[in-house]
Amino acid sequence: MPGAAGVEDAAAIRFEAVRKEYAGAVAVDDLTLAVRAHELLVLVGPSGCGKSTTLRMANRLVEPTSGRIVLGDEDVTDVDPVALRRRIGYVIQNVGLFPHRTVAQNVGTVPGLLGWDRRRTRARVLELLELVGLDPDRYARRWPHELSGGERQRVGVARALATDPPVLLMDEPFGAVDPVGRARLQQEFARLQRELGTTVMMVTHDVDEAVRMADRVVVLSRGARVEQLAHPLEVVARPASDQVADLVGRGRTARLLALGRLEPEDLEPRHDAPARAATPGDGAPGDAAPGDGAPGDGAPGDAAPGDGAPRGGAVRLGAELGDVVEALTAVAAGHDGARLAVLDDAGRPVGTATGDSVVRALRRLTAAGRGTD
Ligand SMILES: Nc1ncnc2c1ncn2[C@@H]1O[C@H](COP(=O)(O)OP(=O)(O)OP(=O)(O)O)[C@@H](O)[C@H]1O
Repeated sequence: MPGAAGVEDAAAIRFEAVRKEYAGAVAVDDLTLAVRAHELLVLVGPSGCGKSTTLRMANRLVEPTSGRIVLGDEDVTDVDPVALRRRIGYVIQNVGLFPHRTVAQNVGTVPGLLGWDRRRTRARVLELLELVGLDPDRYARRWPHELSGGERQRVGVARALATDPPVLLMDEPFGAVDPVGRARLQQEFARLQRELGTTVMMVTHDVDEAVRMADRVVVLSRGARVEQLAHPLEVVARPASDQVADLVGRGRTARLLALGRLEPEDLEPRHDAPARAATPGDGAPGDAAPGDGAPGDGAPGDAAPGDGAPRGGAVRLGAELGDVVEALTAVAAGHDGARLAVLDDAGRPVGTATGDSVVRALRRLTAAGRGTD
């Protein structure tokens, strides 16, 4: 993951002072934005703020009124639009699968256009269907109308990835999928993207989707004005403007729970650690040492059972805070005294987490002045 310095060098797509007017009305005012190679950048903002227009300028479905868009080191206006669209995958809501082509034929569309032979296309289609979680034996010969909304989106993603494009544009790709299927698709797609290293620019108006999936989020307001461009946690914890605050306002804590992780400094002060942590010498391995973290105002240790081993509950250091809350709830049905053993990657106990640990973590995440970018 690149640091803040040298970001421009790693850009896969750059918008340079881009403006788009439709019949005199400004949709995108003066956008400058660099999408880093291999990142999943999510554009989020209110309806009509220019998200789709921005995306569609990257593959020349819409031509900018002025400014430049650079893909790699090429100005996109120098590239033939058809050739450009074969290099850039594009996924939209409701996908637009060809209704009279089977799933396999849909996925094999671009390889076919590029003149791949049948065996190579067939092998690629099967591989892609597996990749997006559709069993080729069951799905390859089906027609689009025989699929659920989520399955259709998967086929759309497979089709867009057919020639392994370095860049993928996605416009509300999961918008038409029911909430349960949607969450699963989001998760699977984010994993797939990381595996393939595809640079993705994705548009959504769903802040939760943005926060869940993005490496970085760009929050836009009217005219595609960049309100904030940052790590999702940063956007939720420290909105850069009133517009961003309005957008992320509802469900903020839930988002922090999904994003934040349990760190050594969130754990209970050491004297509360379970006695069994003291296996090797005098206890917890170095990285959870008390000196570098716990402020010493933690909960009184009255809930520790005699032998110190928390009954059944354990979480990893670095676990998502939401998972910590879930584990605490499972241990004591939400009871205040619930305690969890915290384990390092090797499974060794490094301390104890309680509800207070989660509160400390949330405070840490929202404390001013701690940049994450
Ligand atoms: N083809 C067009 N002709 C004229 N105006 C357009 C056209 N396409 C978009 N616009 C206008 O440009 C502005 C930005 O539209 P755009 O679709 O980019 O916004 P968006 O942020 O993607 O919105 P939504 O979230 O509702 O899809 C809007 O005011 C819209 O009405």
